[in-house]
Amino acid sequence: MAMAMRITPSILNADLSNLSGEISRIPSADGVHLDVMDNHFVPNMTFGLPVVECIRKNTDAFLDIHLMIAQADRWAPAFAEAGAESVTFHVEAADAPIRLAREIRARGARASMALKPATPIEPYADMMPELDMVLLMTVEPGFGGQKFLDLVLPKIERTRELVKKTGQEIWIQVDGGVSLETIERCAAAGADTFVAGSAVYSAADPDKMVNDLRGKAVAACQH
Ligand SMILES: O=C(CO)[C@@H](O)[C@H](O)COP(=O)(O)O
Repeated sequence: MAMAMRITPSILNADLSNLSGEISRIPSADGVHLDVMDNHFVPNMTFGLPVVECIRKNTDAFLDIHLMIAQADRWAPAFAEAGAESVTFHVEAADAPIRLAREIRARGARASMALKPATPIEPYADMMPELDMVLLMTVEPGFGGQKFLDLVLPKIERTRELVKKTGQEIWIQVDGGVSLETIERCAAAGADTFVAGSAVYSAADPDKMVNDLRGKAVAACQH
């Protein structure tokens, strides 16, 4: 059976003064990726829990929260309580990643762990059964519009192998520089969930771009 390929656009480079409007431009998307940044974990600042709570009230879309914040253990459970379907914390910012993943799941959300480009996956192999998704950054976190880092491709392949060993359906998400030019490489390496920010929101028709990206990923998927 063909594996599902999910496109979850990031609104980082969209019009942040019109979030509901921007989300309504991508009805074909599998979710909306919300980048929460604190100017500590990354050198940029976006929005926090109150904004996500407002978005939750205004849309039924699958909310895919990506926390790029220093105190992940302190904040991640609250985003699950706010009604997000998926909450991703950075392993580099978590004091107790296993406990945190369990706290997120206990609040009804999917638990996900993110890794920066230089962070290896192997030390976290035993954590896989605690997770619903692994997010592999394909740019340095902090800003949209950066160039895709091909050096992450072997890590995507190794993560796919680790996921296979668990026998569980754990999504592998890639984030950063995902476009019509790069998505096939990610899908061929083992990714099944794709964050695309500028590629979607700089397109003349963002929803068509979502479908075009998904089509390329489906065609390239070999796993
Ligand atoms: O988390 C991040 C950046 O830190 C991403 O979600 C970007 O917002 C994706 O934007 P593009 O690279 O697709 O423009």
